[in-house]
This record gives sequence, structure tokens and C-alpha cells, in this order.
Amino acid sequence: MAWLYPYYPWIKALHVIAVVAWMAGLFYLPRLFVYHVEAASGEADREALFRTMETRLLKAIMNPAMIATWVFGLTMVLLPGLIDWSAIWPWTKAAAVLAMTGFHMWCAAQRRHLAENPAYRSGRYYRAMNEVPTLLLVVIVISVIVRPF
Ligand code: HEM
Repeated sequence: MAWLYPYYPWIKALHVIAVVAWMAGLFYLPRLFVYHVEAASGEADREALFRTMETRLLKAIMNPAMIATWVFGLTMVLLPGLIDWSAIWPWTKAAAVLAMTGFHMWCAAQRRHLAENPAYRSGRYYRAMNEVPTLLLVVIVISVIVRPF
């Protein structure tokens, strides 16, 4: 895949653009869950509005952004010699990225549960879970930029 090297800055730029879009959704969707469960008062219109916002955010923005992040990231992984796999930082990044993807899947499951039952969990629970992507982002950015190990 060495022929891809001339395109490396472009692939990296697209990777970072996709990352930003994905992270925006991962930060905002659990917030919508907080508002959704705290508004679970039987007002059908309001619940329908939250369901629509959550579905569109997940399907129109987060799913394509996650796929683009993976595609451009894995394309760079295929560039021979780019990553020093004997260092620890690629592995801490990989672990945090897998956890981030797991968090995305968890969000998708919560969206389905809340569509069935708008009082599925408490607002407090979703506020706490909203911290997870922030912690993972800190691990990823320090791994790739500072590369302390
Ligand atoms: C989904 C799987 C992912 C893969 C396979 C992947 C892979 C890569 C690779 C190979 C690079 C180039 C490293 C270099 O130039 O030496 C890179 C850069 C970068 N990645 Fe990812 N990445 C992924 C997800 C993420 C996520 C989730 C974030 C942030 C939340 C992220 C943030 C970054 C940043 C900021 C850079 C630029 C670092 C620099 O300037 O060298 N990546 N990624």
C-alpha cells in the first residue's frame, strides 16, 4: 500500500474531520437521552420529537462518521512503516478506539430502549455515561499527539 503515501496528508485530514463529526454525536446523543428521560411525562409530541432527533443524529451523522473514521484510520494503518508497533501508544489508542466504538453501540441500544420506554433509565445515569467519551478522547489524543510511551 506504499502507493498511498502521496495521499497520506489528505487521508489524515479526512480521518480527523470524520473523528470530529463522530465525537460531536457521541457527546450530544447521551445529552439528548438526559432530556428525553427527564421529559418522559407522557407528552406524546415531545417524546416523538426526541425519538426523531436521536434517530437522525445516530443514523445521519454518527454512523457514517464512525465508518469514515475507521476507513481512513485503517487506510493509514496499511501504510508500511507509518506506525511503530513496538511503542505502547498505538495499543492504548487502539484499546480506547475499540471502547469508543463499544460506547457508540451502547448509544444505539439506548436509543432503541428509549423508543420503547421513555423512562428506561434515569437522567443521572445518562449524565454519568456522558463522561465516558470525554475520558476516552483524552486517552486517544494524548496517545497520538504526546506519544508519552
Ligand atoms: C477507528 C479506528 C481508528 C484508526 C484505525 C486510527 C488510525 C490512525 C492512524 C494510522 C493515524 C496516523 C498516525 C500517524 O500519522 O502517525 C491516525 C491519526 C490520528 N487519529 Fe486516528 N484512528 C482511529 C480512530 C481515531 C479516533 C476515535 C480519534 C479521536 C477520538 C482519532 C484521532 C486521531 C488524530 C487526532 C490523529 C492525528 C495525529 C497526528 O497528527 O499524528 N483516531 N489515526
